[in-house]
Amino acid sequence: MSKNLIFRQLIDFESFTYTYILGCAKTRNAVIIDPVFEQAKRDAKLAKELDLNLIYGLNTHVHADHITGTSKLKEFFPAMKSGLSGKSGGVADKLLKQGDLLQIGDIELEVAETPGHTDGCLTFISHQLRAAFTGDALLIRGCGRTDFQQGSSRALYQSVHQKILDVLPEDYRILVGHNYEGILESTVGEEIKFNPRIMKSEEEFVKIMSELKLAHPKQIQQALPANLKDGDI
Ligand SMILES: N[C@@H](CCC(=O)N[C@@H](CSS)C(=O)NCC(=O)O)C(=O)O
Repeated sequence: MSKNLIFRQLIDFESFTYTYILGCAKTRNAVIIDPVFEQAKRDAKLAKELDLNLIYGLNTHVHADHITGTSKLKEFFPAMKSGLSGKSGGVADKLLKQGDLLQIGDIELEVAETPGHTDGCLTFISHQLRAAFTGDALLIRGCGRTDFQQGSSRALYQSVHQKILDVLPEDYRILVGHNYEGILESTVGEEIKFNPRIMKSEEEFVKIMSELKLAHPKQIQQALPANLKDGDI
């Protein structure tokens, strides 16, 4: 990892959401990705201890299982700008699209649209960290569900292949939105070798996804309306 980068992974044990802080060691500017409302105080304290100024608070998508911490974090970092896909139907300070580049000090974050789990899902790519923040599009040995929020298993299959696994080098880290088994991260190469869903044919993948039959997330009723408003509750 480049020594110009500051990188932290945090977990919310209620929703098993991973939140990431990526900062520029020179300018001290930083971005937080997928913060959780209940953890905003913890995340702000850590950023301040690391002498980081959060200039962006990004959501990979409109989450259904927890309320985002982006609005709450503005109480601690009033100049922070939230970011979300323009295709999500939600509000944010910056509506993002395919190919956008976010500058965070000396760090660049590339925006890739990876719809399928929701139609407004984004993956953020850092070539300096050699990593992709995939949200719930690509999970470790899995992928996001596609049975609500305009989900589409065909779109997800194409997104994950065309924007992540077929185009990024095999050593790139896969930094996901959740893991329910305590695994922290993966790599492109590892997922190509071991992902039991996405490495099947598209037809097999569509069948697997249609047979998942997962219960809806416990917080879905509160989370969706709040997250369409940037977690402003
Ligand atoms: N039990 C959890 C929700 C679990 C869940 O549905 N996870 C989502 C991502 S959050 S919408 C998912 O896509 N899972 C894929 C999978 O294969 O598990 C809760 O009640 O919050």
